[in-house]
Amino acid sequence: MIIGIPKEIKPAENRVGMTPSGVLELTKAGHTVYVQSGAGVGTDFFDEDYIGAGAQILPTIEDVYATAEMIIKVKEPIEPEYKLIKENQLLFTYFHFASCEALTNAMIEQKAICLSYETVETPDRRLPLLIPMSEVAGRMATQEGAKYLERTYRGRGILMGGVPGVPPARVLVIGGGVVGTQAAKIAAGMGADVTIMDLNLERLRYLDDTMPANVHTQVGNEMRIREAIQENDLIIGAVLIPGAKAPKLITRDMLPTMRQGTVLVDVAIDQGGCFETSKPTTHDDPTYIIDDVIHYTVANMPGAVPFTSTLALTNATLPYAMQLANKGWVKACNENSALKLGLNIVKGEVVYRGVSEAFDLPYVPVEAVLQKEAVEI
Ligand SMILES: NC(=O)C1=CN([C@@H]2O[C@H](COP(=O)(O)OP(=O)(O)OC[C@H]3O[C@@H](n4cnc5c(N)ncnc54)[C@H](O)[C@@H]3O)[C@@H](O)[C@H]2O)C=CC1
Ligand SMILES: CC(=O)C(=O)O
Ligand SMILES: [Mg+2]
Repeated sequence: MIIGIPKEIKPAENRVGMTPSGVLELTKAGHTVYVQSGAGVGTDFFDEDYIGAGAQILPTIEDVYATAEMIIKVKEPIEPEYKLIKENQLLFTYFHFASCEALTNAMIEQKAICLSYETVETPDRRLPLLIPMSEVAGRMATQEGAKYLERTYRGRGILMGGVPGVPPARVLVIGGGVVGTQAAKIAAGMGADVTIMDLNLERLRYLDDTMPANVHTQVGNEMRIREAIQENDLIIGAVLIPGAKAPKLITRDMLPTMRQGTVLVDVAIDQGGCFETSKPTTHDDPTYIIDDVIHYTVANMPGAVPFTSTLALTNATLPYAMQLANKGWVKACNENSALKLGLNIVKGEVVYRGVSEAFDLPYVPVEAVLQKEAVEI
């Protein structure tokens, strides 16, 4: 298969779709890989590294999209990329469709095959291609939150671990999945007093058994959230309903009840955000303040630590990319139910229910589309 790796053009996005070592595996398997010149520089991978891995370098993003059957990237395409995408081209990347109607409509119009990393789901309900970036974003959420708690940034001016004789900061993590667990682990390591809220009691049992003693668990409902936000210094939003818009758990009217300088980090922003006042920001200008509450809402947090993130992403995506390249998307998705669940939009049809519901678009079961394709092949 002919594979293309373009340079990411989202602001301050320094990751790249595949490391040279991942490219080497693809070229060894007989695939042709084109990499846009400079695609890896943000991660410290250079054209020579990709050439050494058997890739060919193309000068522009237009060349890569025009040449490749499968595009492997990191972030969802942004507006200038829409028109570069060809009919029947396979795009293997994050999309987060439910948070962006314009992207959804554009991909329907381009008639591409959109296989979203974030909805690839194994039978045990794990999201193997979201996990590595959630691990990064969860750990970063605490790191960033701790920074914005400093008074310089108009935060509460409280040190995460306190000092002997002065209590530590209080951290509330809403959503105890991958992001929430990693965020809580780092906050606990810094000495904060941490609470994780989730709706899933089994998950809370597991966290209670495995987390350090300064992490507590609580079932999260509206009343408990209303109470907790008044006493916590850093609040991290980490909920997910796969493929769907995030529920709004902290509403606008709750902000005045929080203490001045409270920091909200909404990691779920890529699915629309779980705080009503969240709107996406970028690493260049990551925060804004409403009612003296600091909001950090960067939708591509792992982009700031590209070395860790690109390696972690390729570790997870390569086995799936290899299946797609070796078998073609129809056979690969028919034979691997996890990959099949990654299909969100196929040649103009929405085949993922969460996306169709987000924008009231007609839903076509993915099996019907795969059957039709298999007949045509
Ligand atoms: N901003 C960024 O750069 C990044 C954002 N993310 C996003 O972070 C979010 C969380 O991802 P993961 O931790 O991997 O998901 P996950 O599926 O591992 O965990 C989500 C947790 O939220 C819980 N939950 C769902 N609804 C809830 C509610 N109403 N109240 C309390 N808990 C609730 C679930 O029970 C689950 O334990 C996703 O939207 C993901 O896309 C992930 C990586 C990077
Ligand atoms: C998961 C995601 O949106 C990211 O890594 O940017
Ligand atoms: Mg994101």
